[in-house]
This record gives sequence, C-alpha cells and structure tokens, in this order.
Amino acid sequence: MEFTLNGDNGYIKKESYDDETTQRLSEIYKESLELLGEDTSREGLEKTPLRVAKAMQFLTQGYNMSPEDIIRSAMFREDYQQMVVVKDIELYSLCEHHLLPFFGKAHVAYIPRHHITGLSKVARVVEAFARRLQVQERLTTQIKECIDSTLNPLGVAVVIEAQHMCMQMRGVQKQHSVTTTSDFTGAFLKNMATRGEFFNIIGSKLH
Ligand SMILES: Nc1nc2c(ncn2[C@@H]2O[C@H](COP(=O)(O)OP(=O)(O)OP(=O)(O)O)[C@@H](O)[C@H]2O)c(=O)[nH]1
Ligand SMILES: [Zn+2]
Repeated sequence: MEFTLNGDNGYIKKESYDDETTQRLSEIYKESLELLGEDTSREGLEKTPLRVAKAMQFLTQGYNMSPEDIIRSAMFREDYQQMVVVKDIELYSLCEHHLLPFFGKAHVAYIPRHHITGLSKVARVVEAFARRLQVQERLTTQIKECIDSTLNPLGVAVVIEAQHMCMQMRGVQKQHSVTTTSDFTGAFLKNMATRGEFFNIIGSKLH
C-alpha cells in the first residue's frame, strides 16, 4: 500500500496510508475495542480497527502539509488594496483534549499590500491546520499567522464559529452552544471601520 499524503504543493493527491503506521494503529484500536468490552471478531467489527487507523490518519493529515508552501504556490503580484473575504469555509477538526470533532465555519479576510493568493489556497490553509489535533483558539491564530507571514498584507482577519462534540455528546452536554474565536492583524486591529466592514460581510452579530 503506497502512502503519499504529501502531494505537490503540500496537499493531498490521493488517499493512501503508510503500511507500518496503519498496522500498528490497527493493533492498538483492536485492543481498545476489546477493553471496551467489544467482540472484535464479529462481522461488523472485524475491519473496524483498520478503518479507524485510516480515518485517524486522514483526520490528522495536516501535519504532512505545509500551509506556507500552499500559499506560496499561488502568489501573484497585484495592486489591489481592498479587502478580500473568503467566508463560510467549512472546517472539521479534532479537539486535542478528547479527540472528538469540532466543526463549523471559518471566515478569512486580508487586505493585500503587493501580493494576492489563489482563493482556494485560503481554504486549503484552513484545511491544513484543521486536520490536526487542535484547540479552536490556536487554529484561528495559525491561519492568521500563515497568511500574514507569506503575503505580508496590510491586515488579516480570521473568525471561526464552531460546535464542539466534547461539549455536546459528553461532559457538560450543551447541544446548542457555538464558540466564536477571532484574531486580527494590521488594519483589522487598528481600524474599527475596517473590522466593522469585515463583520458586515460575514454577517456577524459580533460588532
Ligand atoms: N479553550 C478551548 N477549550 C476546549 C476546546 N476544545 C475542548 N475544550 C475544553 O477543554 C477542556 C478540558 O478540560 P478538563 O477539565 O481537563 O477535561 P474534562 O474533565 O473532560 O472537562 P469537561 O468537558 O468539562 O467534562 C474542557 O473544558 C473542554 O470544553 C477548544 O478548542 N478550546
Ligand atoms: Zn474536547
């Protein structure tokens, strides 16, 4: 079984998994299921350790990606100096405390100084950081820093709205809670009108 999570430009070309990692993870998941009282020889569970081993590698594939390289692979010199907003980028991540999903939307904006990037690359950066074990705050800041350090724009804004399964299915069990995080640089930090324009565009009630 070949394994090339890291395709050209740092993102996935095809789904394939490292044999040894998959084998070792499968053994661990088999043992975990048995510890939970399951019979791993029954039909439905026979291949489950293998499936989980692959699923967990898929959900953490972001470690094999270079978000900075993703941006640099499509950076274009342009004189446009107005806000660029990519909103409603869906994201699925895993909380690092419980390994349970958190999911929602990211809204990302920047104001170019000299360079723009391909719009899909903004969504790919979100993906590269989300497919790791995360907390929502760090995910927000990492996306901001990546765009800031590669494009050197006049400002970056990132807002993430997400629901955490660890708060919904277990623990405090609040099914309707949504967590919002945000981070800003440059014009979005200094200029309230700019930040307000961003919030208007993403339809946020935060400002
Ligand atoms: N700040 C932050 N906290 C998170 C995130 N995802 C999960 N958590 C929280 O991580 C915390 C871990 O707290 P602990 O008290 O160590 O874990 P716990 O006993 O399982 O906590 P409960 O969830 O309250 O039952 C919990 O409050 C979770 O809600 C996140 O993205 N950001
Ligand atoms: Zn959690």
